[in-house]
Amino acid sequence: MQMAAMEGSGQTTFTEGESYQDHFDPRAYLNSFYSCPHGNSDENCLKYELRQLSKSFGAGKYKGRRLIEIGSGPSIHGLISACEHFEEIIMSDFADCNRQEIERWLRADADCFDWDPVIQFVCEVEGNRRTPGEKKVRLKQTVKQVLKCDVRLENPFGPLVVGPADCLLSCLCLEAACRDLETYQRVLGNLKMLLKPGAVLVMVGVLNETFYMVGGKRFSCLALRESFIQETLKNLGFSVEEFNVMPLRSNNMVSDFTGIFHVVARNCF
Ligand SMILES: C[S@@+](CC[C@H](N)C(=O)[O-])C[C@H]1O[C@@H](n2cnc3c(N)ncnc32)[C@H](O)[C@@H]1O
Repeated sequence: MQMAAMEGSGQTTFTEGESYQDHFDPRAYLNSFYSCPHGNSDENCLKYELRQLSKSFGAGKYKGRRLIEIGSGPSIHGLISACEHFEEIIMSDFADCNRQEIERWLRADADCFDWDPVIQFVCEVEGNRRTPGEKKVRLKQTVKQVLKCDVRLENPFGPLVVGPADCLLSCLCLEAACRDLETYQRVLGNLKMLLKPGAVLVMVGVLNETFYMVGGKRFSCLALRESFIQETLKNLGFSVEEFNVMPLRSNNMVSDFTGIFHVVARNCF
């Protein structure tokens, strides 16, 4: 049923977590969006995302003991800069296939995805303070767990209890996981409970996107506006420290977003 909805032209069902569990192809996703620092040639926005994350974390302002990444997918790109500033990283995703893909890279299995071009780009952006080889070692040493999570749950890691984090990072997950704006608000409220008071939420997402394509399959996306995200964060007791947007300029066949955003918000109470 979900499959038919994804492949048909008149998509009726929002592809929630279960669709990722059953139909998402991690390797098709990585090949399409992460095989080089430009990202997908239709979107051309990965360099922007990597630079923003590097700027946020590179300044040394956001650091601490534990960083939790929510909805990592099969991807490690969001952590390449962050791993320098935290002692322990917990990665997570709803879909088994995505967590297995990450584990393959952490173990350096022969068939794991090649992240070297993306890692090398981040090292260059950071002024080559580390070689790509050193960076890989640092990231692998810092990732301590890859956990199942469901952001729709009050405790996304339930029944596990994960201690509160100094930083929560989430890239392109909430708009894929939340079927409507009320769910998005509730989910951000759930995520806030995972943060220490005064800790930061770093999010990368897309504006006004309704779908994206992976291996010929269509996945839903909740269309978001900047004002809605800002207001939701404010109502939940976050103070927004940065909100950056890059409008999309190129012709795009794999998704329909109009801009990519990067936000840093502090948990005030
Ligand atoms: C567009 S991918 C983003 C992956 C990665 N963070 C990135 O930036 O490339 C969306 C991710 O959200 C995950 N996801 C969907 N529903 C979820 C849920 N309810 N809880 C946690 N993760 C979910 C999917 O499994 C998928 O990995």
